[in-house]
Amino acid sequence: MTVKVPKDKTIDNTLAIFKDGYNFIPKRIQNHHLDVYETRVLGEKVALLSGIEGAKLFYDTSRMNRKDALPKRVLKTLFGEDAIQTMDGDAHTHRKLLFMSLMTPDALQELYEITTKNWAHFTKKWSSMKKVTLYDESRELLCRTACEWAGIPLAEKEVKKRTRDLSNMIDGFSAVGPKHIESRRARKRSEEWIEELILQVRKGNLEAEKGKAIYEMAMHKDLEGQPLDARMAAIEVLNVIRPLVAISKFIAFGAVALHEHPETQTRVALDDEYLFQFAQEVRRYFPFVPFLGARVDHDFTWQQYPFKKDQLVLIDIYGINHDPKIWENPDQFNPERFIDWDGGLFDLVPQGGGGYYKGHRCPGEWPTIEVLQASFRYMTKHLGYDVPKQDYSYSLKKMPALPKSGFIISNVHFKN
Ligand code: HEM
Repeated sequence: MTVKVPKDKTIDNTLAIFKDGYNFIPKRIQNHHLDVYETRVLGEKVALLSGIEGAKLFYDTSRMNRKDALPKRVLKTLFGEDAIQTMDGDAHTHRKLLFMSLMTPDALQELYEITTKNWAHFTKKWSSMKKVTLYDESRELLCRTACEWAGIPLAEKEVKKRTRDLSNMIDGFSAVGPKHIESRRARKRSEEWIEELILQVRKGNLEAEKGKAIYEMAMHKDLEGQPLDARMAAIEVLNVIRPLVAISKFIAFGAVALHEHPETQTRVALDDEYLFQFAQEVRRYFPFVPFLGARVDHDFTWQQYPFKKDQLVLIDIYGINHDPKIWENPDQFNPERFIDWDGGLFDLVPQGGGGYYKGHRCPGEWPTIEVLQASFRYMTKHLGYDVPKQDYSYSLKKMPALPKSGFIISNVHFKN
């Protein structure tokens, strides 16, 4: 039986991305029996994919690649040009190994400890403040954490500027006008900052510990045995510290969850398994990355849809995390759903899907979980605070999403 692949009837749907936000793909695809849907964005014919089968196809490197999959405006702000996100094949696998080599059990334990230490410092600071906007403050907390973990010296007077730049790189890629221009400037400043440090490490003027991102990126050799260009090494170091700062969004959302579900607090404070389940549910439930792009490697047909070489394909990240075919009551916040979860590679995809080593799945997934566990444990065990009246709602139309108030807390004190 031939099944007709559903498609948008309108000529172009670029504006619908901004109108529908995180629901751009789910709205189109979830009421159909197939995992593929055709639309047009910026004049291009685009295939939208969703569901576990859609994710499997998207992460099949024999059928999809990343060359020219990301718009220039994203590379010039969020990721940096020619970095790991744009690579394919053996060169990508080799670069990915470099990132994965940073994620040893000892390094992850150290990240947990640095994060906890910084929560204690910040709790002291916040206890003399009338009101604390958790999102803003946790960005600085994580900038300090990220730099220490990566082996990057950070002078006290630099902290605010570096925090702002790392955040602006994340927030400005989808913006237009001055916010976007500032995001490009933030990337340029940040690349220059880290490039100088890479050169210092190579000359032996800056002591760097083996295993730290700054050392490993400075010393890495590509497949031809050549060191990375210093700017490229800097871009890859930024690919470690920038996303660590971005975890502040999950911290702000996690604070919302703790507040709206007070029954979770004691278990997050005391039960290690529940803490992990809570962190996973924060990553699944709250909106962060809406979708990701790849290009078709060669012509093929899948679910009766004729994919054409070089065609743009978008995978429905938010929609898969909320797909009722995968998750029971997906729009309920319920950490216990992870008690029986089998760790599937294509169902929980807030940081991409598939394997870590051969595909583009985020190598920072374990560090993210570590930082979230350290933060939620600290917040429930040691951080006393009130939640004053505020609007912490968020809109699925605004990407990236965030609680409107940034989540304000007051009367901060040590609990024990
Ligand atoms: C807020 C937490 C984070 C989120 C939501 C996130 C999300 C993502 C997503 C969606 C991807 C793309 C997957 C794909 O292209 O298929 C990705 C890739 C990547 N992430 Fe993360 N990430 C986070 C934290 C981190 C951290 C902490 C690090 C480093 C320590 C990191 C480093 C990277 C790198 C290097 C890539 C590129 C991987 C590749 O192309 O092979 N991320 N991340």
